[in-house]
Amino acid sequence: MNIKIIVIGKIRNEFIKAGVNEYLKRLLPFINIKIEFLPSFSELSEKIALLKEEEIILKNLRNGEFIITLDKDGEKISSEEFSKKLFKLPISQNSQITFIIGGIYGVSEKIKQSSNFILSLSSMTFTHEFALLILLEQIYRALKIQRNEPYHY
Ligand SMILES: C[S@@+](CC[C@H](N)C(=O)[O-])C[C@H]1O[C@@H](n2cnc3c(N)ncnc32)[C@H](O)[C@@H]1O
Repeated sequence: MNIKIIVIGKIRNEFIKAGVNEYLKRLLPFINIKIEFLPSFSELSEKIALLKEEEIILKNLRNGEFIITLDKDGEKISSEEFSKKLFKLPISQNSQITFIIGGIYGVSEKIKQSSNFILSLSSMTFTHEFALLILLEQIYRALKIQRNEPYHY
């Protein structure tokens, strides 16, 4: 399975970087996973920033990708449901699941409309950095659930 995570903005906190590297290390033997950090335009007005970020996100999407955008107002599902969603998607093994994590203003309506699923991690708002780390932990948890291995307690 190929997973791509598009993130608007950089990771500045060292402890998040360490966590991200730890989960990538755990996942890479099983999943071809990569993170693409795209520029944030947060110094501009919300409207312009969302438009510019939308443009670069769309340039980084490919036909046939199953797109899951993260948004606090999206759908909330359990880790077990998330595991099923990831591993039982009707896509071939070579297909790509692409997650999108927005910048400080979130993502544009067009990006949401272009998504196959909108995933909420909680009703609370996280920074893009925390959202990435929690997502990676949930992908790892989903993998353990799918392999019926002891982690998901
Ligand atoms: C700082 S948040 C954006 C806040 C923005 N005001 C909004 O409401 O969308 C940055 C990104 O982190 C992700 N994120 C933050 N909290 C989330 C949550 N509870 N569930 C899913 N994604 C979340 C989303 O992708 C969001 O675009």
